[in-house]
Amino acid sequence: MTVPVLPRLRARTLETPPQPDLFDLIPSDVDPRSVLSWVREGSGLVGWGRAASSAQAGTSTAGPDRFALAAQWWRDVVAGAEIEDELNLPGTGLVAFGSFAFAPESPDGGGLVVPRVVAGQHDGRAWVTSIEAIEDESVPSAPQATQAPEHSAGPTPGLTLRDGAVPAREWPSVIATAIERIEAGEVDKVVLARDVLAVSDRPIDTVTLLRRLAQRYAATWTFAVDGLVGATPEMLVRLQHGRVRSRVLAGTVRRDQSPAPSVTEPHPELEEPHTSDPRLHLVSSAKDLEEHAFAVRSVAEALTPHCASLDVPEEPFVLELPDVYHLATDLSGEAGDDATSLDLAAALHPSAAVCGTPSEVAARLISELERMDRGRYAGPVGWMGASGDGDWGIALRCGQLTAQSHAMRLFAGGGIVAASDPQAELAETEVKLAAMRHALGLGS
Ligand SMILES: C=C(O[C@H]1C=CC=C(C(=O)O)[C@@H]1O)C(=O)O
Repeated sequence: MTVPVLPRLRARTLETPPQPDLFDLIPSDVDPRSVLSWVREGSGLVGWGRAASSAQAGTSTAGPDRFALAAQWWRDVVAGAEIEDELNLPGTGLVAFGSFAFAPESPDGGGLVVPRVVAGQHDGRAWVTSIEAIEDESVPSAPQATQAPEHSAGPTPGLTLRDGAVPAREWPSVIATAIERIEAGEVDKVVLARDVLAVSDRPIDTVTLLRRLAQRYAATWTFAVDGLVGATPEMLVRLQHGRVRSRVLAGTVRRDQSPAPSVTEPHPELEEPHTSDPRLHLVSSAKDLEEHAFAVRSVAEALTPHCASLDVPEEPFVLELPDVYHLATDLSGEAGDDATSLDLAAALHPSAAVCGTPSEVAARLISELERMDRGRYAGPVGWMGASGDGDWGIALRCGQLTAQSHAMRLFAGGGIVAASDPQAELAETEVKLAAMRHALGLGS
């Protein structure tokens, strides 16, 4: 293994006036793959450029140690850094964004990226952080509020969609095989995903994708790291000032135009499944509740050793997104050790929301049946600060830009249990692909 050269970094954070739109600050001439984002409802962080990266040339980031190597690299970088931070808020000072491959054997191991410039805002405060190597005399200029970069609007020109590893028409038979394997007792639950290729005759603009995602999917975390761009509704773990939070999703139904019921919380008293409203169908669907319970259990079991206390609600609630409803459970607790947010994400990955139960058998079935490398889809994506606090979501509803940014692999999957229906699972992947289709200007 090549030992990466450790950069010595200087980070300087200054308060700025709040921005109507953080994406307005990203210069139009930056490489689309270097754009970084973690934004929800107008708050969060964007970044661009590279001050340092844990995945330096010649260093393999793949393997089961990919999280531990990145975590150690970050501890060393922080120990050698000079940080000037007058705000001392989550997301100020030295910050790294990161994303990690779903599978240890993926050559796309992932890692941490420290941008040259980070702009953030939260609770009415806004800031810009400039980060440079200490040997480097050039100081990156702070972005101006009046900057108006020209990121193209409208559909991505000349865009066509092509089959991925498994064409849509073959997906139901893949699901049928998974159901047979579940019925044979091999696994209880497995999450299977497929990919679709979007090919363009011009580079795909990351900022345009982010704007569209943030506008339509405001309640999700709109992310970009190393060309992985998406809008995830699932928070794997947030660590902030000793508080640990996780939002677990599993169990999905397509949204329709029915009038809203007066109550969307679970109805234990319901005796018959309600078909008139998808939300009521979801909270009374034994199949979805089982799928959800596996996911909650896997997260609770992984967090428990790191928490002094952990609250696990007994019933899920319904999370409403523009295209789908999900069963959701928010866990919260007090940190019980000195694990960083990245250490917690590593302990939680892969949860049964993206892998299955039992995890190792499900992971083997995934690589056998999907016939593709997931890359960083379904892996942890997010950011962390110098203290180790940060946010890590699960990279869902996303696409991966190829090296020249002329194509993007889009991904969508779903949890399979014994009661799953192959055609319904195909429909579920189609509706989950709607977010990235919308981002690419293809309608949803
Ligand atoms: C695997 C995906 O979704 C997961 C998260 C929420 C709901 C899921 C489900 O209902 O199957 C999946 O577990 C995906 O969006 O690609």
